[in-house]
Parts: sequence; structure tokens; C-alpha cells
Amino acid sequence: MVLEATAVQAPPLKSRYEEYYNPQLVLDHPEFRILDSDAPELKDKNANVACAYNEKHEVHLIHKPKPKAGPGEAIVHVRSTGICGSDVHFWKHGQIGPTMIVKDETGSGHESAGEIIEIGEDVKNFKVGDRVAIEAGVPCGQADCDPCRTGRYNACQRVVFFSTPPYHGTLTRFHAHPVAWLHKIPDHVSFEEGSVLEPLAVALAGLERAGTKLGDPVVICGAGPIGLVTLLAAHASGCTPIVITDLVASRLEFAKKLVPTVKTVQIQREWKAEETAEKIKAAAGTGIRVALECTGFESSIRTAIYSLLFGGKVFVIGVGPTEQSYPFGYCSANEIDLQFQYRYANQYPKAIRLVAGGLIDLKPLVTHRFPLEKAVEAFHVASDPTQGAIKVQIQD
Ligand SMILES: NC(=O)c1ccc[n+]([C@@H]2O[C@H](COP(=O)([O-])OP(=O)(O)OC[C@H]3O[C@@H](n4cnc5c(N)ncnc54)[C@H](O)[C@@H]3O)[C@@H](O)[C@H]2O)c1
Ligand SMILES: OC[C@H](O)C(O)[C@@H](O)CO
Ligand SMILES: [Zn+2]
Ligand SMILES: [Zn+2]
Repeated sequence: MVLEATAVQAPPLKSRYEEYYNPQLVLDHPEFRILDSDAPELKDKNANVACAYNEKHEVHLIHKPKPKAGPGEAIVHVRSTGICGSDVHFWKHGQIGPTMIVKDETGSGHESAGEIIEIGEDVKNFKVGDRVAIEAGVPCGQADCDPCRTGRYNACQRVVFFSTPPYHGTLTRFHAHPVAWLHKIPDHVSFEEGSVLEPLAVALAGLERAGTKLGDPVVICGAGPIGLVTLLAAHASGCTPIVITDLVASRLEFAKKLVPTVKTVQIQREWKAEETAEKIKAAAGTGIRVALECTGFESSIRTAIYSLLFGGKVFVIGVGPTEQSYPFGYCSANEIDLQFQYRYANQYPKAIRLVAGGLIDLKPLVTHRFPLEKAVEAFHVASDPTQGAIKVQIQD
């Protein structure tokens, strides 16, 4: 089985996606409906049921037109989708940053895997029945786009990132996707694992760019889904010792079950950053070379800075408030590097090899499963901290 992504051709133009994925066009489509819990479409396995949120902070099931495969595309029957913190954020707060604003009905979901049920013209390397993970960001691939030309396609300004407004998501029964951005998964990797490849891609992009090496002492700040996949990846890549922090004891217990050798520090809000850093260093038994920051909060980034050895690095995967302040004098006197991650590029083939090869086990991260018809319930569980969910999945 070939696990590398196929050669990337310029994908169809953005307008191609607006036909099915622009919320306003979907809303105006004669087949669009918001579905009640007893809607007949919920019993019809051929109906394109999806889950969407709107600017009134409602989340509900909708019926969308079923897409047809265009040239270079496949229709994927989406079998497993994980709910990401950003899905919950778009639902509850309607916006991420200045440009990603929920209007009308916006379909959710970008952590998906499924089975190809139809292929379009000019598709050579994929066939009906192939099991695939969906890379949700489709960059433009055009010659005038520097990020696309230089392989840093996560910076493409024309990207169609499914589930980020104005595009509908992959939490839908049938999804049309360019095959250049589908990745075959072997039979022994489940659809569920295929969908968790997406947050794993975030962590792998972080580790690659952070330049962690075998035997590096690291701290992971935050034991949410992103911190936990980062933990799995850091452990698999030979970082040691590894410390993980969180405010919540149950998240640290979860981390300990995943990687029993990890050291944990439960942070108290009243601790100063320098004080917390001392506890991290004590748990590690050494200063830290790389802090993998997975919360985005200033207090955590400040703590990460103070935990480092001379020449160490804070690598910020977390997304936080727009303006933050850091101890310049300390960073300057200690040659601290500060680096950031925006989504990922070129990580899916590697993620699939790591999971297929048994180096990273994503299965324990899935704590809750719901059928597509119960997607709204799934969103409520994912957004309620008392439920103890790590990865909530919607399966079909
Ligand atoms: N860079 C990217 O491309 C990218 C992609 C996906 C997610 N993210 C970001 O990664 C971050 C983590 O995502 P997630 O889904 O795991 O979120 P999450 O909210 O589920 O997890 C964050 C965890 O951090 C803990 N936390 C909060 N403040 C803390 C502190 N001061 N010290 C230690 N722990 C603290 C919380 O208790 C929680 O368990 C988010 O900011 C998210 O937006 C970034
Ligand atoms: O996993 C990818 C992230 O969730 C996205 O970048 C999202 O936060 C905004 O589009
Ligand atoms: Zn996400
Ligand atoms: Zn581009």
C-alpha cells in the first residue's frame, strides 16, 4: 500500500467549493432544511445529513444537497468525525480571529475519515471502497501563491479549510473532496483513528518545527486533546523526561494512563510563573530544552519561558488572546526562542505511518461516540467540562 500523498496538482478553483459549501448558497438551495429530532431524513441513510451552527449560537442537524464528484474529486462517505475545540468555539462564540466569522448556517467538523463511494473524472490513484483520511485544508496550489509553491501550504490565503467560515465542514454524511488531499489509510487503522490523525498532524507539525531531539527534556503545557497527542508524539520521538501540566487533575490522570512515565504538575492559579516553572524543573529533575505550549494562555507561556535551560525554546501550538506580554529581559539574557504553529503542512503521510506502524496509539483518546443523528448531543458533551471528554466522535 502506498501511504505517501499523491503528487499535488492545482486543485479546482475556490468557486467549485462554493457550490456545496458556501453557507449562503446551501441555505438558498431547495434541498436545504433544518432537521427536527423526528425528521424523516434522519431515517434515510442516503440523505446528506450534516451538523451546523449559526450566528445565533444554535447547533442543529441540517439536510444539504448531496454532492457529485467533480474532476479530480471523490465523494467520501464520512464514517468518523471528531469534535475539535474550534468547532465548539465557533458554535458558542461565533468567531475565531478577525476573519473567521460564523454567518448563516455553517457546517462543522474537520477531523474526518471515511470511505470513497464515487470518483470523478481524471482520478487515477483512488477507487470506490478506498478508506481515507480527509485533510480538511485545501490550498489553492496556484503558481502565484508563494506558500503553495514552497510547501508551506498552511499559509495559503486562498485555502478552503472545511468547517472554517465561510465553508461548511466534513461533519456530513457525504463530502466531495479533491483526491490530492485524501490520504489512504490501511485496513488495520480504523476510521476513528483516521479522524484523530488531524490533531496528530497539528502536534507533528509542532514537533518537527520545534526540532525536538532524542533525549530532550520537554514540558507540555496543557493536557487537552492537543496536549495529549503532543505527549504521544513527543514520547514516540524519544523526548525524555516529559512533564505535562494542567489545572485539572483528571486531565493529568488521563495523561498518566496514556504515557505512564510522564511526570505531572497540577497548576494552581495563584502560583506565579517563576514558582510554577520551579515545580516543572523539579518534576523533570533538570531544566527544560523545549516547552510545547498547548493552551495559548499568557500565564502558561510565561511559565514555559522560566522553565527553560539557556538557549531553550517555547513552541506555542495553543491559540490565545491577541495581545500578550512576555519577560523580555529574561528571554534576552537566556537566548530563549519563541516560535508558533499555524495548522500544519505535509504531516498526514507521516501521521499515518506512525499510527500504522504502532508507534502512536490514538485509540485511547476517543472517550465518547455518537451516531450522526445524535451529533447535537455530541456537541453538548464535548462542550461540558464535567463530562470528562477528550475526543468526542460522531460516527456513521
Ligand atoms: N496551532 C494550531 O494550528 C492549533 C490547532 C488546533 C488547536 N490549537 C489550539 O491548541 C490549544 C489546545 O487545544 P485543545 O483542543 O487541547 O484545548 P482544550 O481547551 O481542550 O485543552 C487545553 C487544556 O489546557 C489546560 N489549561 C488551561 N490553562 C492552563 C494553564 N495556565 N496551564 C496549564 N494548563 C492549562 C486546560 O485545563 C485544558 O485541559 C487551543 O488553544 C487550540 O486553539 C492550535
Ligand atoms: O485543527 C485545525 C484548527 O482547529 C483550525 O485551525 C481552526 O482552529 C480554525 O480554522
Ligand atoms: Zn481543529
Ligand atoms: Zn495557495
